[in-house]
Amino acid sequence: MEIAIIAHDGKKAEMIQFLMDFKALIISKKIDLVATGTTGKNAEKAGFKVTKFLSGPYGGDAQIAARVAEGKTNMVFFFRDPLNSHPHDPDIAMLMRLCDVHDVPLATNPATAECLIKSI
Ligand SMILES: O=C(CO)COP(=O)(O)O
Repeated sequence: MEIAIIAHDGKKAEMIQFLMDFKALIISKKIDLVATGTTGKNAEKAGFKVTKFLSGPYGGDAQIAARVAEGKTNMVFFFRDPLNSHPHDPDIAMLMRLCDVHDVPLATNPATAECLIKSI
């Protein structure tokens, strides 16, 4: 099972805390993590093995959107910062749209991600 993790800057600390909270489950269920560049670097620093793509503003969201469309990514945890706008908002909308098109579970906050990861 492949899970994509993506967090805007204001939400990166919450993403790392979430990963730490569920580290045992991530390891025991052999979950493959993929991530946008900077989120992935942060997760690596916290001790996780992650396949990193480009940073979000440089196309990372679009790369993960492609994996969703190709059926490679099974779940997306995207902790968005709702209080800021982003230059790559079109890519973000595309990723979310493709999750809906392909019926891929998408969590945009830690509470929803917790429900999803506990369902694995
Ligand atoms: O911008 C992002 C998601 O839209 C996240 O990208 P980074 O993980 O590279 O910061």
